[in-house]
Amino acid sequence: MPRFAANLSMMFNEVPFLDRFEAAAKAGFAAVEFLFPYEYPADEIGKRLHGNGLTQALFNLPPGDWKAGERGFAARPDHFAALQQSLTTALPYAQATGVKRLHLMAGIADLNDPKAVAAFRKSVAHAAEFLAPHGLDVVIEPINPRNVPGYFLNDFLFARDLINELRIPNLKLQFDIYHCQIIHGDVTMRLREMMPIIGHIQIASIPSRNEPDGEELNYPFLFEELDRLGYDGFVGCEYNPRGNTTDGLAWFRPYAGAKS
Ligand SMILES: O=C(O)C(=O)CO
Repeated sequence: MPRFAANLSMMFNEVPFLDRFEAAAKAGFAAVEFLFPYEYPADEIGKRLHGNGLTQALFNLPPGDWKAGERGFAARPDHFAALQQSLTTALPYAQATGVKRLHLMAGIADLNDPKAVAAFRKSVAHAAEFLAPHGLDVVIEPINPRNVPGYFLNDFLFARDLINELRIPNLKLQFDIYHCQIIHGDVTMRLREMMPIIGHIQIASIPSRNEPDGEELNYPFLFEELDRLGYDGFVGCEYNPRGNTTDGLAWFRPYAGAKS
């Protein structure tokens, strides 16, 4: 049975961020993820997480000025110092939560620009090397161009080839089924092919990005497929609830209470 992680950036927005840990635990989640914890002290995040008996599945490295449109530095030539600083900033949060993987965002850059590709390779390798002694994996995630226009990493095949080429043991793929369906389709065959390099999975209905309970994909089939493929990582619920978060959890009821 998949191990679901509530995404606290998108779910349980009925309450302030720090109270979403308790809300997720009460709803039956054993794990959580979120985009960024950096507005809050690391020890407070750790306290809320552990105080509610939760496991931290994932969070993102600092992306730069999110409100100004920055989406990470990894593929941006001349931003290597910012990337190095983002690793140092994230480390206390990783230690406070005990998370085992961090998402390195690529940034707004052109996948056809050789300088951006070179910057991305250098950043990915550096981040993995920096985080390995701390027992942390780095995950990279292709994101569809409708949600984030201009995002560098917009191709699962490019990400797959880079990971296979670099052969860095703690570098993995963050496979968001929502993005994969929008970019490429053929989700099941891509999951089967890429499973050996997948370090984290995320879900949402397509095209709405709401609860994974209908529309374009048959999620019950995909959840069984993840079991058939032996996936034992987390499945992050990175979706926007249609209304009240708890009211929209009918899809999750069969899985609530699964141990992390
Ligand atoms: O936009 C997304 O899908 C993300 O997961 C950002 O981290």
